[in-house]
Amino acid sequence: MKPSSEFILEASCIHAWYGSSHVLHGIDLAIGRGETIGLLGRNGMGKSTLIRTLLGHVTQRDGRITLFGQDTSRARPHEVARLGVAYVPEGRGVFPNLSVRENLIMAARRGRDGRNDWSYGRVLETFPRLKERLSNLGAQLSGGEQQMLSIGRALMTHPDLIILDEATEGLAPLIVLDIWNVISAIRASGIATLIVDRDYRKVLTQADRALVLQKGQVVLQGNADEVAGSPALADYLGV
Ligand SMILES: Nc1ncnc2c1ncn2[C@@H]1O[C@H](COP(=O)(O)OP(=O)(O)OP(=O)(O)O)[C@@H](O)[C@H]1O
Repeated sequence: MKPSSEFILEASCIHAWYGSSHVLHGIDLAIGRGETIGLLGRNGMGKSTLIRTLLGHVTQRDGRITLFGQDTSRARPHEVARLGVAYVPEGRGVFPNLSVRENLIMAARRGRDGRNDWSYGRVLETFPRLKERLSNLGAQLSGGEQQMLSIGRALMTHPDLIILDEATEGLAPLIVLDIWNVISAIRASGIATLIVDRDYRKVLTQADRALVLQKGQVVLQGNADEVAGSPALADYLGV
């Protein structure tokens, strides 16, 4: 286990509810600097709810969350974002009425330590498809391009952690490949990532560690290769 100071996010005993429905039942999760974590589990097991709870979107929650040692257990989403966590939600999250260029420029912000290495130019180099569509509106992009724009916007905020929820969902295979390549590049650049994706094999080849949720509890966790080799994995994922 790493010493506490090396974790950028630490969550312990996280519970969450939607009305009277108790969805998360005491989850512990820690993410180290630059670490890639895979979050796996069948549909409806609580992955998105966990993410949305860490980000402050689910208000009926309990447990302790710290980001960079700061208590964010009750923080609101914009406060969490300001601390250096970027969220690429399922279903994109780009401004449909702004151009690609405006979407990117609007997101630009220095990192916590003044970092400014993901310039507009570097983001466009990473996503050559966006470069060809700078004046197109968000709404005019294909699903894959919107996803790239959403990740590009996240990078422009110089986050320490990017959370990707089903980033490849419903996209054509070639675009999916592009997105995984970008996820590798993000990892190589030292940004921590928390990844939810249906392609569990791919997640486990990209991640350092993985957690598997079932009915709002962690039922399996460890280094990605340990999780990949677990005889229980297929059962938990229903594959
Ligand atoms: N806004 C909501 N209101 C009420 N119940 C919800 C809401 N969102 C999710 N749930 C329920 O909470 C449980 C966990 O859902 P969640 O979306 O976190 O699962 P998931 O593992 O991300 O699955 P999926 O891949 O289907 O999104 C499910 O039973 C779901 O029906």
